[in-house]
Amino acid sequence: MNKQQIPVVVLAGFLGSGKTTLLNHLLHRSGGTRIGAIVNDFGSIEIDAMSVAGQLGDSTVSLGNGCLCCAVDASELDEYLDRLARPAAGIDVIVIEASGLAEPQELVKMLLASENPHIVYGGIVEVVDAAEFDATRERHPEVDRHLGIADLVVVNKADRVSDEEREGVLGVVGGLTDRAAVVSASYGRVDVEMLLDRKPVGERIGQLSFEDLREDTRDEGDGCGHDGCGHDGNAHSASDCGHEGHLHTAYESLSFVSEVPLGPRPLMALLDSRPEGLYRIKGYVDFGPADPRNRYEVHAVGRFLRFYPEPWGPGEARLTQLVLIGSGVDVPALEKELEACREDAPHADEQGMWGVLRYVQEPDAES
Ligand SMILES: Nc1nc2c(ncn2[C@@H]2O[C@H](COP(=O)(O)OP(=O)(O)OP(=O)(O)O)[C@@H](O)[C@H]2O)c(=O)[nH]1
Repeated sequence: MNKQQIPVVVLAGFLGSGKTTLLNHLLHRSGGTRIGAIVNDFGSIEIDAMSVAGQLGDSTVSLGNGCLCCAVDASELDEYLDRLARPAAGIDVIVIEASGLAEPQELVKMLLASENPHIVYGGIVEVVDAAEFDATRERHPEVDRHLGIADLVVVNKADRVSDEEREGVLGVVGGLTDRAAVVSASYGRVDVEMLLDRKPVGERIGQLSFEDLREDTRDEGDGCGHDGCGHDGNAHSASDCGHEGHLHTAYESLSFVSEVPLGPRPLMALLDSRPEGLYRIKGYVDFGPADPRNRYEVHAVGRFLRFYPEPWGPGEARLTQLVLIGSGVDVPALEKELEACREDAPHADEQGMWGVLRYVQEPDAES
């Protein structure tokens, strides 16, 4: 084996489980190890890429607007791998953060098929949201299959469940995995060594069974053409596109951008009454005069909702940028509701911010 080969680790896990949080932890704690990151967003606004530490420097690249698992050909991924793996970049390990709806085994196939001599497949890390685990498995039995091919499973959000619940999830995950290490964590704080200082690669490829690799659910035709793979806002069905069994076939995304600030009251009314199917919301909100100093990063995962205020950067464009991902959601109606939250009122509605501040986390909870 070529000693210079750079391991490429796939970081997977269902929507909102904490992949970006874990990647940021790795980037902060990697010590002397230089990590290259490829971030794959499902929506057309690349929120994940924006929130990755170091942002789009030369060691982070972003592949937006669709699940990487359904890329018609792997050329874009290959191009990024070439860029990060060239010896001059000095990168020791590459982490691909898959979208929360990607099929990890498809990514592994793409990596194994890569002819790039500088890289080698380095295993799958699956992140699980301990608080949402049972409900997610119920809706998406495919999750069990994803866990079955993992090399390391991080049962994340341990802080959101009781010790008993956490043990329960660890037990179920342990039963579903083959030889994977299973650890629990909060805010993706895993021992960095676990991911970066890996066993020889040959041992790990063995964890994907021959069946996993042979059973090819990818569209081999002349393009996927289905909306969950690349376009926002339209419904599509699994049978249209040959991706039966892929999680993303059941989901649609809406990307919303506004230069006009959003009113805190109407936005909170919308969020507090969001439909069950609207599972994931992420992005940044400009509340305009209601709080001119801060932009509000927002995350909804199931019924979980948090805002994270942060001062606007000097000269930063005051924009609201949101990606909303759900199943069975009336996307045009949702878009209209969001448009109706725009408020160009010149007065500051500070009391209106109280509804938002209820969902701001204590700052030390995540440090
Ligand atoms: N309470 C709690 N919240 C967490 C933890 N890890 C992540 N979060 C929060 O969960 C939300 C989603 O986290 P992300 O890291 O963006 O999740 P993701 O898997 O990258 O999301 P997608 O890319 O949309 O699938 C954010 O609000 C995080 O701050 C944790 O261990 N505990």
